[in-house]
Amino acid sequence: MLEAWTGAQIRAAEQPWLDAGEGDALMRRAAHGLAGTALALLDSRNRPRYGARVVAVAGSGNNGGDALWAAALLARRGLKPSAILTAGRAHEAGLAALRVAGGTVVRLADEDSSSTDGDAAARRLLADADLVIDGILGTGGSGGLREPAAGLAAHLEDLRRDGTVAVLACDIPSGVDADTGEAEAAHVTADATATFGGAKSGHLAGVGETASGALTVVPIGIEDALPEPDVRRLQPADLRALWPTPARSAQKYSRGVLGVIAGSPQYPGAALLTTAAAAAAGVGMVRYLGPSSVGTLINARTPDAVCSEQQPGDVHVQAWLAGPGTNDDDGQLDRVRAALAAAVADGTPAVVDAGGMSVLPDAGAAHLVLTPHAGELARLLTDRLAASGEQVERADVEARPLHHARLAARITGCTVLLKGATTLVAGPDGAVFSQADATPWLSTAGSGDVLAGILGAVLAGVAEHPEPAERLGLGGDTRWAAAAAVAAAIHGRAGRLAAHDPAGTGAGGPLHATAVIDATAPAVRAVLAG
Ligand SMILES: NC(=O)C1=CN([C@@H]2O[C@H](COP(=O)(O)OP(=O)(O)OC[C@H]3O[C@@H](n4cnc5c(N)ncnc54)[C@H](OP(=O)(O)O)[C@@H]3O)[C@@H](O)[C@H]2O)[C@@H](O)CC1
Ligand SMILES: Nc1ncnc2c1ncn2[C@@H]1O[C@H](COP(=O)(O)OP(=O)(O)O)[C@@H](O)[C@H]1O
Ligand SMILES: [K+]
Repeated sequence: MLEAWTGAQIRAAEQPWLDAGEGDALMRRAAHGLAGTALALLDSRNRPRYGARVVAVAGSGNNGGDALWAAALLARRGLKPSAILTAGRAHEAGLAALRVAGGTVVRLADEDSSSTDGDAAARRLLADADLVIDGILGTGGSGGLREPAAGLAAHLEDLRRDGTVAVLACDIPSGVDADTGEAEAAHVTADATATFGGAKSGHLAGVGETASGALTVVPIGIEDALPEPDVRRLQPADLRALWPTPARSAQKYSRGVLGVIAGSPQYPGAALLTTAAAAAAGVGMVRYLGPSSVGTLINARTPDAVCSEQQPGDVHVQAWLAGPGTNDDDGQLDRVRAALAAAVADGTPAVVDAGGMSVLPDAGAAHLVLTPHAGELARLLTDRLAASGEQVERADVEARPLHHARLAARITGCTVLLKGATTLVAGPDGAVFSQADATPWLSTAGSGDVLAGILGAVLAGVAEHPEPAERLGLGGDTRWAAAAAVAAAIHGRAGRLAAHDPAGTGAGGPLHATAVIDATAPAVRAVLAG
């Protein structure tokens, strides 16, 4: 599991070492890890190390200190170091080390300085650089980059996009909030990030995820002092442990029956996709409740689904999937309401997707997993916050995804899976998972229905088997968020297979939602096979 903490949590873990006067030792370890990551980044670009020009861009704090020390260390490996200082002061020992290593130093002009010689010199250094280490701001930064660093970051991004320079962020791309991944204003975008002591929540959410590039966690000795993580990301071994794999004695009911209330004569597609996806994910049985005209279509694609016009109270299921493609005309929304009320009352887990979110019970529960995209979450929050008059727009959710997912979990009392390039899952108990297993090719109509089907299958499979989650320390209500994260990861991986980009390199090509269904079983097999 990749675990991440807030800046304050990391600082608190560092504090005993600082109190013991061992802050320098922590910084040396950070700088060594940063220098090693710099060499690996150059190697990955097939750039020779010897004579490579490395520029440390350093702000006033310890983050700049790390970058200056790392550049000095790299001089010993044959690189040519220099530094651009973005603030009036810089970490003294780091700066001294860089000078001893033969590095040139230029300082950007600030508001108080009329001379722009430093700016021109800085741009010349960047133009000649092979590698830039971004040490402008770390966990001590707040509010995005200010000038003159903001202008330099924009110029650096032009060079990075042209491919002339590789950018390595020290701890967190400067201007990105380490706790939230939000960037209020200008920020650095990196090809890679070396972070110290533990990943930060900001690496795994929002702008921070994209701006961090490839993440390396450098241990500095404080790791045992870290508390429960703020955000978690499941890795293949975790998926393997959490996937509902049948025991030797399994039968279809022990593996879980999923009751699906989806689709309508007007929108049958959602019913076809969700039921087929749940079957592909290996649920014990799919019971579809809805109009017979839709049931007939479902059986043409998924003959194993049991379709009827029964009501939720007539059947016994281990999980519900309620909402996609439903409308009021044919009684489907009444079925959704009844299923959700029963789920809250009897503890049966439920996926609540699309239209289902409009008939959510007032008092939710962690075992109800809502699956909004940013627009749906904005609507849900605006509805729930109507009394206060607060309006939430899609753009607000996109700019602050972690904040809004958490807010929705708190307000609804449900587990909230916020779909996007990175899918965030927030539980009402405060647990958060972030999964980035997907491909942009998944942003196609029907792809969310496939996720709902996979999630329904996972919920049905784990409903009566809490032990695997408990073994990973994800028991109690957190297990519903963990199950949602498992489904998001498998959906993303199936998407990559369907796009012919299994490693998620950004290659591949278009896919169809049905191709994601067909790739679901292979994605599960790949995870189970390790
Ligand atoms: N603790 C340790 O021993 C270890 C720490 N480590 C490293 O230290 C980093 C944290 O260092 P830090 O606390 O010094 O904060 P950091 O982010 O470098 O600078 C903050 C300064 O920047 C300024 N500033 C703030 N916002 C700004 C803005 N928007 N735009 C412009 N300027 C802004 C503000 O100064 P001000 O402007 O208020 O004078 C503030 O003082 C951490 O990420 C890790 O890399 C590792 O070496 C391991 C050991
Ligand atoms: N840029 C992206 N990169 C990766 N995955 C994405 C991206 N955009 C959307 N997705 C994923 O595709 C799915 C789209 O779901 P949704 O918006 O509900 O589509 P629909 O309602 O048409 O089925 C979600 O699982 C989401 O996480
Ligand atoms: K930084």
